[in-house]
Amino acid sequence: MTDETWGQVCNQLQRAVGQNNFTTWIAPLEPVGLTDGVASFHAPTKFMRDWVSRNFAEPILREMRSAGVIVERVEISVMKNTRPANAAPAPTARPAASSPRHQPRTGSEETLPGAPLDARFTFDNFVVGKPNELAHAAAKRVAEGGPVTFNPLFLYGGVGLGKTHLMHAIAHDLQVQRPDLRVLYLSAEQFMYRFVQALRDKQIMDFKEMFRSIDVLMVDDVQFIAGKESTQEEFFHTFNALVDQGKQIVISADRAPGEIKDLEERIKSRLSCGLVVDLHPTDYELRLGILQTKTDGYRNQYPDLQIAPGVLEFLAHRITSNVRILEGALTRLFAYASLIGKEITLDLAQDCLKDQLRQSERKVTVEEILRKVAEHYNVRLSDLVGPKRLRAIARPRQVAMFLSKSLTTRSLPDIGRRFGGRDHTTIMHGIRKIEELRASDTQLAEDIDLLRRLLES
Ligand SMILES: Nc1ncnc2c1ncn2[C@@H]1O[C@H](COP(=O)(O)OP(=O)(O)OP(=O)(O)O)[C@@H](O)[C@H]1O
Repeated sequence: MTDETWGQVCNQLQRAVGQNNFTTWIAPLEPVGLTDGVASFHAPTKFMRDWVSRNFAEPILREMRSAGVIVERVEISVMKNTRPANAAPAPTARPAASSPRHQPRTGSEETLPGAPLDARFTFDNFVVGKPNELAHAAAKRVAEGGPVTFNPLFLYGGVGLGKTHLMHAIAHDLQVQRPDLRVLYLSAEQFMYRFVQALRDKQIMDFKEMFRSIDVLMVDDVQFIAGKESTQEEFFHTFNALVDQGKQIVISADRAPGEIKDLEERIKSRLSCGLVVDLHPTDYELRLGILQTKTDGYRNQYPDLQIAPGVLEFLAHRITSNVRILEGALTRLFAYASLIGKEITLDLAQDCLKDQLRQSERKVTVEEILRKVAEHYNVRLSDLVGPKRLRAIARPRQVAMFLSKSLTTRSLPDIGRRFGGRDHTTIMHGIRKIEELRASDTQLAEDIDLLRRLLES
């Protein structure tokens, strides 16, 4: 069968099975030959072979015959992977079917549900420190593509701490090490968008089939689907179907599953039953490590720029909010210094980063802490500073005392005054109690982390 004939058959098939089905299932097939009435094709994966044989062999046969091909049967086998092991990762997370070698011949990539991957977000570029070592180790394990040991891997943490970076790194590694796997990365928002689009186009079965054929599904920022009932429902079914098939799922969110408001209980519980890992706020050492790595990366771009000792340490010390802001500050500093052709000194850094440095000076107040704690524990602010001794109020009050000490520069007597005129020894007792409990009570530790992040963001 000539390329031209196959082209004609494809045109007919698009009409017969629909654009979506065509792009997803038929375009990735590679015609191998026609011998003794058997038309042979290669499919990129076993799943695809089975699915296409079951659902599309008939239409293919029919359209080939209509195009004048004498054919008795369609045979589909799995093609051997020809991608070299050290091939550079493809720039987008797409099903293996759409890797460059199997570019759909028609149809646009729009119909594929994956989001693009950032080539910079690799494990090599990820700096590991105490706050993220567990998340990094778990992500590495998933990236090996071996047997699924925990499902899902749930990564959570505040803004700009590297969740997306780690998910992209997993996808990059899997593309190289396990190109046979269909790996899909997308945000929860994109999941919803695809779902709504499928509903609107009456292609919900295609949507379901596509998502159920994935080997590794990664959904970023899952908190987005909170409060969106139908999307949650669909997500839940997709999640269950994949877990039942032993497929790996990786989820990220800005907080732990149990903390996501307006997320159905059954989803929370499903999300919690794998490995839940927290990316903690960065510490000084990690920030410095990230700055050093990024500075090394800039050496090629700005070979003549000098950076004076102490500048990176100053930035690591002063810009504590999140890695994205830290990176932005460094980029700005390099660009600025190269424009004016000067060495990066402490003075230059202070001058160029005035705004960022001012922002990082933002002080958290005891009043803000009281407000957030009251909101979080659903108690009245007046009770927090009032005399009630009920545990349901006393514990949040102690948490607020603890946060006031660690996030502000107020003295104990000063904090005491803001807690309804309490004595400084009461404040000290509250802080000690929380320090003690935090080591054994993971829920309390998580509450404190979350509150700290909310207050510092
Ligand atoms: N440990 C790290 N090493 C190197 N770069 C990092 C690290 N952590 C974060 N970054 C960088 O910080 C930026 C923000 O990270 P990322 O987008 O992964 O954050 P996030 O946790 O997904 O945030 P959000 O909640 O806003 O989606 C990225 O450019 C990323 O490369």
